[in-house]
Amino acid sequence: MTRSANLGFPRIGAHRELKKALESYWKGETDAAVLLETGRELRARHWRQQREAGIEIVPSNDFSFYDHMLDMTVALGAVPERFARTADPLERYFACARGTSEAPAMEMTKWFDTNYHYIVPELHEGQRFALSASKALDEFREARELGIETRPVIVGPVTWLSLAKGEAGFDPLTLLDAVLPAYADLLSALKAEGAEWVQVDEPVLVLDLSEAQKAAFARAYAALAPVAPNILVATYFGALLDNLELAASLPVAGLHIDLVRAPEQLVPVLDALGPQMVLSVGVVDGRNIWRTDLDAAFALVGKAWDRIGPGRLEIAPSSSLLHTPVDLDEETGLDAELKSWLAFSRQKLDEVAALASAIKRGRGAAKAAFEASAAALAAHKASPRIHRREVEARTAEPVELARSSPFPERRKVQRARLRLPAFPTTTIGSFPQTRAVREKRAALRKGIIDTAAYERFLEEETAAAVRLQERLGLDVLVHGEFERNDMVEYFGEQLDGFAFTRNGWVQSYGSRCVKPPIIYGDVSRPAPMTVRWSAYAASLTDRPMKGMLTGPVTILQWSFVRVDQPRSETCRQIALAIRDEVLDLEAAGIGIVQIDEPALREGLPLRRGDWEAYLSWAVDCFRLTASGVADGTQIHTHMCYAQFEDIMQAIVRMDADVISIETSRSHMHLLEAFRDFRYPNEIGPGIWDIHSPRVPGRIEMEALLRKAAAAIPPDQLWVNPDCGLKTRGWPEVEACLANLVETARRMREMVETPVPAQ
Ligand SMILES: Nc1nc2c(c(=O)[nH]1)N[C@@H](CNc1ccc(C(=O)N[C@@H](CCC(=O)N[C@@H](CCC(=O)N[C@@H](CCC(=O)O)C(=O)O)C(=O)O)C(=O)O)cc1)CN2
Ligand code: MET
Ligand SMILES: [Zn+2]
Repeated sequence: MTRSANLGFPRIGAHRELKKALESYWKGETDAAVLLETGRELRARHWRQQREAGIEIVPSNDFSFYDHMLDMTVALGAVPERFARTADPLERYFACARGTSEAPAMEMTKWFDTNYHYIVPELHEGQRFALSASKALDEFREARELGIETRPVIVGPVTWLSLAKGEAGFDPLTLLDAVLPAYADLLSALKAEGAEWVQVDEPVLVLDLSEAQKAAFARAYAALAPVAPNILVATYFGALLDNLELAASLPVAGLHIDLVRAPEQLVPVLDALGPQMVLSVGVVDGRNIWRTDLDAAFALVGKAWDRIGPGRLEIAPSSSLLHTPVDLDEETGLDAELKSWLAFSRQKLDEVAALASAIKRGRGAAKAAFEASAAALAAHKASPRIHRREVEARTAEPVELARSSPFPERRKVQRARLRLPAFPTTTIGSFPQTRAVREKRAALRKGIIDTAAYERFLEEETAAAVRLQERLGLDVLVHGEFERNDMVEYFGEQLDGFAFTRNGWVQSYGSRCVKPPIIYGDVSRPAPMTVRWSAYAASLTDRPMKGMLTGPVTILQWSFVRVDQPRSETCRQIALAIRDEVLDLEAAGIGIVQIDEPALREGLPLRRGDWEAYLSWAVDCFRLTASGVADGTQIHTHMCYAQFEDIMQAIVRMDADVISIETSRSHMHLLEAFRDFRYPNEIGPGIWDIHSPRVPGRIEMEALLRKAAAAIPPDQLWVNPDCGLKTRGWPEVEACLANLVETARRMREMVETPVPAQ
């Protein structure tokens, strides 16, 4: 019989219980027992909630204390050697994720096109594997003790290897045969424990695959299927396309497909599916927060039912619900109309259950749910809050995307105006968001202090940051971003067409969460957003003060976006709002404006064939924000976590006067792309990895900067950290910035670059 299923539930808890438990454990305020108990409570609560919602196939092992890729790495016995000295398994696990004083953390990177970060497996030639953790088994048993039979979830071998990194020239995929026995041990242990099914996630099946990857799929599943419980291979975030035949021919019992991102793949999948295979149709969006159009979803499910019958069908969200907030019922601040358009994780489970009962017992069985969905959808479509004629008219008008003069000319004007030394020093924007800052904001929210008191506090913080930067001798200062809860949410709160939630938290990495704003309508800027703080900070110093904005692509990428118009259209609306802000900053005397685009790379479509179209509008939107200023106004941008090699052309086309990038963890490796491309404008390669509390010494920073100066003409170089400092503490910041400024000073002496006099 057709069954309702879930692929994964958010782990952090409706009130970020996991975040709080982790952070107090890390601080040493609570012991491991408290943390483990919090994990147990969250799992139990989430299993029960899924069961109560009517989900028949409930996942286990989707919980994680940090990241599910790291869990898999631990299970396979592939923890890097440098952590072996940490004896306690829980401590060792967190050492991998966060580093220790002796062993730097494992790398972290974006999970497909989401804002979730996974811990990258580090593999080497001759790597050995052995099943080394019982987590999947323990959680399966734990659920069974609560009376809930679950379907354990693991990351599949081809995805796990494909997302791993090896030393230069080493392809982790060559370890397939070596890793399969450990996978086989894990799967047969689950089978022996009585698991009937297991969900094996292979999202790389929606990417462009090499021949080696394709061969690995056939080989892996031929080896694993005989020893495993029934395997459901789960794909999500896109269409199988040319990998469809491969996926459908695997010797496994079931396949999950994403019909939200790729509804058009249903018919081809049905055509290709083996005669015994179960099909799990992902029809409720695991990546966005809009309420499901149950009629449309039902039509898709019905099509599958007609073709394969009831016995082989499962109804599920498109992907794990990890990427959506937990519970809409917690949102007491949203107006009723807007709320009626939305569904968070718990509401999505209800939708899946409604679809399953409708297909099994007829639509009458879920009449209320279908009627409510149709009514909300109709109201949403007709709502006057979505379309604003003046915004749409302005968005349609052509705007010049190029700056008035080419870079070499702008550079002359800017150098004459700014009079910066060689190797100018700056930071990326934020200074520590201490507990005191967050508590003040919480106090304002709760009405304990008023706006005037809050702003006085922010002025003091800003002034102290300006004084510190002057004392340390930085050349281009920032105001510190103390007024911002988050670099995207802060803008979302001030722009029209955006809604924001009280509790709509989504895990970004480890204990760090974000509250993505919701773009529901045409976007415009009712008033300046940042000028007050930049102008205040500028008034305190004679040095150049850099204005600080988040770029349109990043605001788009880190928000929940409307689906009734192309992303490019929404992005252009945001770009026009940011353009106005840039011009207001310029008019207020701010001579340098940084427009951050850390998510530009992450927004790349998963298939290469779609890259060009995306990069074209994304870069245009960035240019639109910057093209209105005079030659003498210097535009910076900033990117982190990016593989720049792929997108150099686009970065050149952005034509920012200065770009700062994250390079220290890769030991300037990323800079090679800029060298090979003869990147024409100025660059600040990060010389301080801000992701850990470690204080790099001057020798280390100097080595990085020299390496940069060997790759890039020194008069194009800036000196800065990898990214903003909001997650760091003041003592490290002060020590590191002192080293950074000293490093730049010594470089100036050493290189004696003639600074053009213009
Ligand atoms: N949106 C987004 N995505 C991003 C990044 C980013 O900066 N923003 N950076 C990259 C890395 N990702 C990151 C994601 C989150 C955080 C982060 O620091 N998040 C904070 C929350 C930030 C926030 O919204 N803070 C609010 C609310 C803070 C809060 O929890 N307040 C307490 C009360 C205050 C207290 O006692 O601490 C509460 O509500 O209970 C504020 O400052 O106002 C956290 O999880 O701790 C850092 C990096 C990639 N993706
Ligand atoms: C994730 S990129 C962060 C850029 C931002 N200006 C900051 O310093 O925090
Ligand atoms: Zn950054």
